Amino acid sequence: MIEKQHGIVWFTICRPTRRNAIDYAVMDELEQALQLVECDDEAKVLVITGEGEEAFCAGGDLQVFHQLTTKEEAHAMLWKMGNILYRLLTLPKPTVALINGKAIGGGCELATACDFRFARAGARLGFVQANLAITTGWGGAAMLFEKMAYDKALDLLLHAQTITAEEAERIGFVHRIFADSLRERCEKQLRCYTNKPTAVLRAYKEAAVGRWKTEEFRQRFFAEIERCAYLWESEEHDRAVQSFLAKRNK
Ligand SMILES: CC[C@H](C(=O)O)C(=O)SCCNC(=O)CCNC(=O)[C@H](O)C(C)(C)COP(=O)(O)OP(=O)(O)OC[C@H]1O[C@@H](n2cnc3c(N)ncnc32)[C@H](O)[C@@H]1OP(=O)(O)O
Repeated sequence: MIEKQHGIVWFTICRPTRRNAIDYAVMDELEQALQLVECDDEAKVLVITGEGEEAFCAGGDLQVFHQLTTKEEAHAMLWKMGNILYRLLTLPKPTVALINGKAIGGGCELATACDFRFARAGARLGFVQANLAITTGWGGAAMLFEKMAYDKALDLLLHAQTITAEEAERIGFVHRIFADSLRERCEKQLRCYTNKPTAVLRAYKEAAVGRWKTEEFRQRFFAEIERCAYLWESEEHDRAVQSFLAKRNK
């Protein structure tokens, strides 16, 4: 769902029964939100969040994407979402992930693509892809190594366990923690940005993202997608996803 209010464009993933997992419809709607923010001068900041209090985003929809069995099929999906997250990473307006609940797998990649991460107290976050015998597949690792200390980023990816928002704040992944009233607190926090001319916000973001528009970074970002597509075909990945779905009789 896309809303615009007081200079903020709110993009909400509205799939709470699937813990706001991302399917192709969510990808398409997110692209629409990015287009709106890029083109609308009244749009000063983009906030991405999830519906409900359980989850921000559970990553890729395993029930949908488990149908993708070959490297080529996986690559097409990973490439689509990878391009969307690259566009989010380099958006010429400030962006915020308002982590209203669990952020898992690709949900953490989505949050990493944003400039700032504000989280509900106690929310759990985890780059769990290694437990599925794959790596991040939407550019999440490339972005994490750009935005965090090398050792902290590598540990998050290799460990593949969830941590609390408070732990994530300590290592510099989360910037603010809100106990409750997340949207109100987020909007209040952003007033110091939304009260600035759009042209200034755009100019500073263009200065900030120049480093990620180089061919060198783009090669690193999209090589990750190739590696994930290769691993996707492994039997270990198939077994790990089957195991998750079986527990839910899917
Ligand atoms: C595509 C690649 C991408 C990438 O890395 O590039 C990825 O993100 S790979 C996918 C990584 N995501 C996961 O492995 C998360 C799997 N889900 C979980 O671990 C849990 O569901 C969790 C922690 C998100 C929430 O746990 P909780 O106990 O609160 O809820 P349930 O597990 O009971 O789930 C409730 C309901 O939601 C469905 N669900 C949850 N996650 C997904 C998902 N990723 N895809 C599809 N559906 C999901 C789950 O099946 C339950 O449905 P129900 O019909 O009620 O059984």
